[in-house]
Amino acid sequence: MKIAFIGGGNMAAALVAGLAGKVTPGANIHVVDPNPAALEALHAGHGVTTAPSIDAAVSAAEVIVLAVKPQSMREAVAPLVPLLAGAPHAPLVLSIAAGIRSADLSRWLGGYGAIVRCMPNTPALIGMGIAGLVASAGVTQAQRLAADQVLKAVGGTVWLDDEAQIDAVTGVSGSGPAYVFYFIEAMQQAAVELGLTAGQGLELAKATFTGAAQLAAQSQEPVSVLRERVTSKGGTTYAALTSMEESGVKAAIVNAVKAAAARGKELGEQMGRDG
Ligand SMILES: NC(=O)C1=CN([C@@H]2O[C@H](COP(=O)(O)OP(=O)(O)OC[C@H]3O[C@@H](n4cnc5c(N)ncnc54)[C@H](O)[C@@H]3O)[C@@H](O)[C@H]2O)C=CC1
Ligand SMILES: O=C(O)[C@@H]1CCC=N1
Repeated sequence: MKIAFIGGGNMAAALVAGLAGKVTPGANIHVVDPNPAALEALHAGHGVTTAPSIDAAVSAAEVIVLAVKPQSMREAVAPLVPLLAGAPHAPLVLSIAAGIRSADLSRWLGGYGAIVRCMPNTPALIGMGIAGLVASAGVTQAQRLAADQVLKAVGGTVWLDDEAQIDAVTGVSGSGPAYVFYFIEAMQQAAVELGLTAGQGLELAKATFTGAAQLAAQSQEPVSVLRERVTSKGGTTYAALTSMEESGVKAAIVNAVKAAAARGKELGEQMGRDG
C-alpha cells in the first residue's frame, strides 16, 4: 500500500513509526512538509520519501493522510484539487485533524467524496493507539478497509455512524494521553513532596499507570469493582478517594473532556464559516 502524509509533525510521526516496515515498506510512505527537520527525522528513522510541497508522488498513493493543524488545512489541501481530479484511481483521503468536518474538507477538495475522518492518539507511536473513524457517503468498502488497516497497524479502531460523535472521541482518547501524563506528573510531584526522589516518584507513578491500565484491560470485571478492591474501608485509598471527591476531581475531569470536545466542535464551526 502506498501512503502519503500531508504534514509530518507529531501525530504523523507516530503513525509513520507504526506503519513503516509493518503495513508497508518505509519507501512506500511519502511525507510532505515544508519543515526540513521534520522530513529529515522521518527519512532517517523510517526510510520514507519526502518532499517540501505536494508533488506527483502524492497522487500515486492509495491513502492520503491529512496531518496538518486544523488552521492550516484549507491552504494545505488546495494543491491536492488538481491531483485528485486527475488521479487514475480514487485515493482515500484520511483526515486526522481535530474539528475539520468532512463536508468542509470535501468542498475545499473540489467536491471530492472519498473522505474518512479519524481521530487517532499518540500511543500509536508504540502500536497502542486507539482511533475513532467515520466514513463519508462516497467511501467504498475497500477504502473503509484501507483506513481500518492503516489505523489497526498502530492500535485499535472504533467506527462511528455519526460524524458529530468524533468530537467526543477527540475529548476522550485524542487528547486523553495528555490527561494521563498530567496525572503522572501530579503523582510524581506528590511523591517528591512526601520525601521520595523525582526518579523514584516517576518510576512508581508510571508503573502504577501501566499496571492498573493493563489490569483494567485484561479483567472481565467492571473498573469500579477493581477500584473497590484497592479501597479498604477506613484505609489509605479511601482517604485519597474521599479527598478527590471533596475536591471535585471526577467532575473536573468530566468537564475537561467536555471542554476538549467543545473546542473540537468550535474549530469545525470556525473553519466551516471561514470558507
Ligand atoms: N498530536 C496529537 O496528539 C494529535 C493530533 N491530531 C491532529 O493531527 C494534526 C497534526 O497535529 P500535530 O502532529 O500534533 O501537529 P504538528 O504541529 O506537530 O504537525 C503539523 C505539521 O504540519 C506541517 N505543515 C504546515 N503547513 C503545511 C502544509 N501546507 N503542507 C504540509 N505540511 C504542513 C508543519 O510543518 C508540521 O510539521 C492536527 O490537525 C491535530 O488536530 C489528532 C490526534 C492526536
Ligand atoms: O490538541 C489537539 O488539538 C490535538 C487533537 C487531539 C490531540 N491533540
